[in-house]
Amino acid sequence: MNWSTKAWQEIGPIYQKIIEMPFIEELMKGSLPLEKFQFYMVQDAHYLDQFGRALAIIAARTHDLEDSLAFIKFAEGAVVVEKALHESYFEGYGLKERGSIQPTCHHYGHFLKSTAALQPVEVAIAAVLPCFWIYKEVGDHIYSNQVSDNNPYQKWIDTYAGEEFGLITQRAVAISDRIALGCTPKQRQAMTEAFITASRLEYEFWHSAYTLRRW
Ligand SMILES: Cc1ncc(C[n+]2csc(CCO)c2C)c(N)n1
Repeated sequence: MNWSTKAWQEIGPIYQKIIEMPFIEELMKGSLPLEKFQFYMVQDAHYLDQFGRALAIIAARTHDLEDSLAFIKFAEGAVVVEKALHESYFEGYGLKERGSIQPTCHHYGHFLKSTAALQPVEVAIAAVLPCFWIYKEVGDHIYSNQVSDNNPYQKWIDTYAGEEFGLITQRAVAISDRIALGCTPKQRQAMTEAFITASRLEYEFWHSAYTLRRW
């Protein structure tokens, strides 16, 4: 079994908890209170800033030039999504200013940046993988279980259920598996632990938006 299949099995219960959480269920039905979505969007803008930087650090640290190029493109993607958030989503969802970073986003962003800078590069790659993979799965889940054709959050759903995002995710999974093949069992275990931690933080990120968790 390849590394990613096993890692995904490990986070099975976390993924299940994510798709059952009120934030996701209400986003899917279109009934999520705007205030919670706005909180999420503001925090996500901060998140993408930090995520883009973590990806750029990984791009500088990979051993293979092709992998470096892939991570440069992922980093560009994160920054482009952030710009789109500011330019169109913010306007569309009634947000005027950026607002300050709150504890869960702060913790997740700093976990990614410190892992990218200080841990072995294979661990750093495993730590950013749930950001792609969980969003792809959640995007597809919401898209195929939609009940309303008049969902105010449709634009968000379309971003992550789209084919292009699927291809990016496949690329990130394939790179992780190839790198894991060249690792020792101990190194692979460290990759899995980082993958699990980031998956927990993906859950916490949505939970913090639902509960409007502030400093
Ligand atoms: C908390 C949080 N986690 C993951 C994503 C998903 N995401 C946004 S940009 C990007 C990479 C583009 O190359 C990915 C995977 C998000 N938006 N917010």
